Amino acid sequence: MIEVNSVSKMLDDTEALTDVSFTIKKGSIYGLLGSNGAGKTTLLRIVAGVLREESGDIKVDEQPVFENTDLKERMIFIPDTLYFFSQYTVRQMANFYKNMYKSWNEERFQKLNEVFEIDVKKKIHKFSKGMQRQVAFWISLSTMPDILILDEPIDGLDPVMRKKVKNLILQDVAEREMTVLISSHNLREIEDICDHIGILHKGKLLLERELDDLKSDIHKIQVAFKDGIPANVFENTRVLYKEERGSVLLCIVKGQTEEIKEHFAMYNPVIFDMLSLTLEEIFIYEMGDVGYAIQSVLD
Ligand SMILES: Nc1ncnc2c1ncn2[C@@H]1O[C@H](COP(=O)(O)OP(=O)(O)OP(=O)(O)O)[C@@H](O)[C@H]1O
Repeated sequence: MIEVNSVSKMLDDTEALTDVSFTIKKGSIYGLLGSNGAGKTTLLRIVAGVLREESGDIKVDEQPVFENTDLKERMIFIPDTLYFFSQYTVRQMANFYKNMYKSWNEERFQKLNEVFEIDVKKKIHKFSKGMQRQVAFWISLSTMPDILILDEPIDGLDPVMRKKVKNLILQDVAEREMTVLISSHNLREIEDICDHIGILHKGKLLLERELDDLKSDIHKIQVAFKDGIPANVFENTRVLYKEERGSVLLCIVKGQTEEIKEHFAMYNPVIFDMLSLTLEEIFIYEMGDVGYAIQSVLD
């Protein structure tokens, strides 16, 4: 379990993080979203123990992370800018990690060569950016980490490789309860693998929710009535948005499905449809509800 408690961090004169708190349960995948400069990399570096928090604390399995070598052996951080020793081949780099990580799994490394069809005898710096990222995943997953921290990891991978890498991550989460913290500025990119999402904006965590909670709690409704919209139709409902399109009323309502259905049924609608929202739409309305325009926060 990763616990981030009231973490703040100044970088020069910028308050990169302000009082950020959240918890990531073992075996879950937490997606950290935010625009450029929101503080994602800073937070990930602190969680990975590369950078030290100024106030607050970060604990992994109840231990502080900074300069904790035992913990670091169980963690892998793939930064947005990759670093490899310049003259190393894939095999040499793998050997370096093999010596560093007791949990290195050579059999897995060999097997993953079927996924990452890359020549281990070639020098990494001669590969394309996307191929270098594949090498980073290949080596990282071969260390069998308990905790995987990924800073905008998918960028630069082609769609087929993205799917393969996501599947590998999901497999490790399912089989050995690996915990994942993944940052992105693109909700669509990570929504299919995360079970929890947090939005960071100008160093503050604006909102964080479990995806299942989010999806079950907010609905898009199209409704029409024979004699126009009843005056009190929204009484005792939590409406985040409403719009009249001719005789049809389109609204976004928070609450449990059955309760909402029962509520509108009282007004005998001639049309009543409950539609599902995309995750991006959910965030737009949720963020609007807490006073933020999502367009300025996400892509
Ligand atoms: N080395 C540094 N020195 C001074 N300020 C920094 C440094 N690194 C980052 N910052 C500042 O801290 C803030 C947060 O930066 P950070 O890199 O964490 O954002 P980010 O969410 O990862 O952004 P991006 O999506 O663009 O990568 C920004 O205002 C940035 O200018």
